[in-house]
Amino acid sequence: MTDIRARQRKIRNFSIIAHIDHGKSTLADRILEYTGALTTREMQEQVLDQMELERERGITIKLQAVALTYKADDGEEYLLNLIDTPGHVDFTYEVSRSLAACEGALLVVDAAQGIEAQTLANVYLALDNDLEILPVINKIDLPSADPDRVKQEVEDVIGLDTSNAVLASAKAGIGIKEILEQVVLSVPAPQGDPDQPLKALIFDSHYDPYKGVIVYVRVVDGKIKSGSKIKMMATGKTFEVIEVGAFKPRMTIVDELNVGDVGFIVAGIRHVGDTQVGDTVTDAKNPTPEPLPGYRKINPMVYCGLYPIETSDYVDLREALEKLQLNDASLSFEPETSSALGFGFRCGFLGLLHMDVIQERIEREFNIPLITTAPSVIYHVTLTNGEVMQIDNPSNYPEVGRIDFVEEPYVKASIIVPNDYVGTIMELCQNKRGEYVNMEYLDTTRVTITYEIPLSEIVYDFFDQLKSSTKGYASFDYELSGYRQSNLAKMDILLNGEQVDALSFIVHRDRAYNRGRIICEKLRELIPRQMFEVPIQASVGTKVVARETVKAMRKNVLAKCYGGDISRKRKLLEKQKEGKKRMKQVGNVEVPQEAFMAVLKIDD
Ligand SMILES: Nc1nc2c(ncn2[C@@H]2O[C@H](COP(=O)(O)OP(=O)(O)OP(=O)(O)O)[C@@H](O)[C@H]2O)c(=O)[nH]1
Repeated sequence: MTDIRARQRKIRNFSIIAHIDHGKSTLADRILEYTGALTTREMQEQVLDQMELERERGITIKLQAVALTYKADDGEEYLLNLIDTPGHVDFTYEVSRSLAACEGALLVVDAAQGIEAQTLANVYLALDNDLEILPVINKIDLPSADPDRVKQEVEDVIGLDTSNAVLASAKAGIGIKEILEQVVLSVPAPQGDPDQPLKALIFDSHYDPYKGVIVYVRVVDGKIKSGSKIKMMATGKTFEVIEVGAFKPRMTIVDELNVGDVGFIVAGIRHVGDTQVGDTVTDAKNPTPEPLPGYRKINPMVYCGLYPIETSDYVDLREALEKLQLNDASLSFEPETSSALGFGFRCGFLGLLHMDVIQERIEREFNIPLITTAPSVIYHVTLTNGEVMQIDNPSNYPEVGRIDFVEEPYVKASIIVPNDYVGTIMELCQNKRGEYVNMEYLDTTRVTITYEIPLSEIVYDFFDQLKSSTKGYASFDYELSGYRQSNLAKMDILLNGEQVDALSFIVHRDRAYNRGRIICEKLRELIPRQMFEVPIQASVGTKVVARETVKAMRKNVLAKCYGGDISRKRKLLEKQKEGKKRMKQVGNVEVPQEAFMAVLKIDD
């Protein structure tokens, strides 16, 4: 037992927190390289950022862990477990759980950019988890770097002592050893009691086709080895452990995981849903009385319909979703039918980025061209008979006569911008039905502006508008703040007199007229001329609020496209298949994919 305690004192569990692009992955790579965990050749594929898609978009989606050995200046060898955190607002809960598996965090701040919205959001998560935070000022090699200003900012805004902050360049490999020394000296060794019943935190999992779900854990008390019977406290499921291991950085089987360790468990688990992030693993026969705090069941926040362009791809689409779900318990889907689009799936996502990633993977990895409908949030609709409906698809919105009141989700949005853009941001937030909360100066040049904004307005093009109206200077973070009553209505779109269910959306009544007008204009531009005139109408209830017309094609154009010229027609069809010009036959009107997303691009 003394061995285990001695070993425990030499463990340091830490993660790296940063705003996107401040250099987290580059620093992680340098640390791996410095501690000899990887050869230079292996470094070429950034191990901590595995998926191709992640690399292309330059963001980290899936968390990972890696065990490193480091011989410190005190002559002792330490086991450093570096736990990676996903770098996007959609995954705040996962970030908070992986931080809960650590005792310390490196706070990486770009020496030229300074503190950004996500830096702050991540710092608060780290503080909530009582972590020791070690500031690292990165990118000091940049000509525009101003480490003194950024240090001062970290002191003023976050209240951290920066006298020991490491000035680093992850790119040039400067400051890496200092960072590791600080981790050893300042991050506390894990507390935990080896004699208590097993208590381990699940901070991630992934699906392996041969071994089933591999659960990533941090042992808080007790130990775990193969043959033990374990229980997941939130889901109540029990399993027998087949093997346990560590990330060195490849997965390596070990005899047991002890108090303070970070590693993985294989236990013949078939569904990632049985291993919820944040859940506590305990001994089934000798359970711990209390689970670890902080567990939350994660619910999707944004829904949209995914429909195959080719009806024959439906079964493949279901298989693709099932495969993706194996690794992603937060993705939900169920079959849905649309009279306009046919058979498809209603899918739930943690946020917009999550939605984008899944759509792209289906198209790219599974090769299924999709029509996606505009994202929707979940509305709470209270009917006159007292029943409450949760509506994630506008086409299921009940008739006005049955509705008592409707509530929609709001988020608290924090935006950091240079002073010059305060007016622009306020105008943008106001346009999005935002309510001003407060404004704080970070320093003499930048402010944090906080607004309460309906989530539905953010899922539209908020982020793009934020970036374009501030020349990219604004940074943004949000968290759900609750439901509020709103004066909402469903807007229907009729093409050629027929209602197109997949184009319906929920709108604030004050804006219905304006939105209706804009969307009709937009659709008129997007829908190509057909052989006949196509009226486009927007209506709320039975009242038509706007109307436009797509004129019929002239004869000679028609002849060119649809006359006997088969090769041209075939080319067109091929193009559609490639997804360049995705058309869906809705009634007798051909509608392009963009039309289904048109509602996202309206500025009023
Ligand atoms: N000049 C300079 N560039 C750096 C340094 N560290 C990272 N970069 C660059 O900054 C960009 C972002 O670095 P990443 O390591 O991908 O940033 P990240 O914080 O991991 O970003 P996410 O994975 O999106 O969270 C890359 O182009 C890096 O090459 C540095 O010390 N100096």
